[in-house]
Amino acid sequence: MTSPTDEGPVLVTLEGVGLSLSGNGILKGLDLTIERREILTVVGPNGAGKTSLARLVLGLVKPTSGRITKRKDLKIGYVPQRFSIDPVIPITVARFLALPRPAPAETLRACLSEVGIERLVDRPIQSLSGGEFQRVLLARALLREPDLLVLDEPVQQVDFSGQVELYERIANLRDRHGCGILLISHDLHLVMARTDRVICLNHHICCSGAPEAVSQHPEYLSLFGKRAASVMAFYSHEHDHRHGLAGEVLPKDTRSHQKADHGNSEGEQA
Ligand SMILES: Nc1ncnc2c1ncn2[C@@H]1O[C@H](COP(=O)(O)OP(=O)(O)OP(=O)(O)O)[C@@H](O)[C@H]1O
Repeated sequence: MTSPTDEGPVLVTLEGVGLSLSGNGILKGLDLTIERREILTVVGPNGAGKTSLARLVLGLVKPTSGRITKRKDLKIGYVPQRFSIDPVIPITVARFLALPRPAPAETLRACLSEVGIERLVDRPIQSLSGGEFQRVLLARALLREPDLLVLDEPVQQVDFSGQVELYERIANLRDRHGCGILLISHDLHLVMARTDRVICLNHHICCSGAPEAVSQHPEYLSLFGKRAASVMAFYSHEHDHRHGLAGEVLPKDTRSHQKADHGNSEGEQA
């Protein structure tokens, strides 16, 4: 498995990573790489270990077995699944984004504008809709100028058209900043059309590969049902290019028709 170097595309490598919490096995034998300029989506049912995987990558928990290697000085921006704000203490968007340390005004404006919420800068956080607050969290993650963005179920509380827009925004961020994106989701259809690579997780990697291939994989179908495959077919779109190792745009090839890799399921139950 490729390890991160300062020049190469690999940002994070997991080798044989396992995680137990309070004596319960949560994740087992994970081998994967996260690269810059790619959107890697982790899908899986509730309780599959998706957030635990994000927390491992962030370094918030240590693996019980195996090894995680990160590129030197890797900066990670994180949008958590839940974020509670004290409803009693009023705080504006600008003030919220200045915690724990203020960013230069120019950077703050650029990040707000990038996620389309410049107009909300002086609004109290508590007055924002769920979708607006998600964007504030995304701006907050961007303030760090991250090499890797970790987004844990970023479309919760966002309506259908807002979801389409958010995934488009995420793809644009990848294109503009060249960062890698680790996207956690248990909802499939919109994500599948916007991602480069999918990992289907249920405590171990059931299957992985290009979205079209994963959506036809027997383990994916047994987890999500045949309906998911037909939804995928409806939303999938043709890319007119692909990215090379340095992130450059290359002519389209046949990668999207690759067969999905089989995960290291070692015969354990999904
Ligand atoms: N600190 C902990 N101690 C013990 N078990 C835990 C702990 N944190 C999480 N778990 C368990 O680990 C399993 C995986 O949780 P995780 O939040 O990673 O799943 P998930 O795939 O993100 O789920 P969801 O889609 O519901 O958000 C769950 O069964 C959860 O109860």
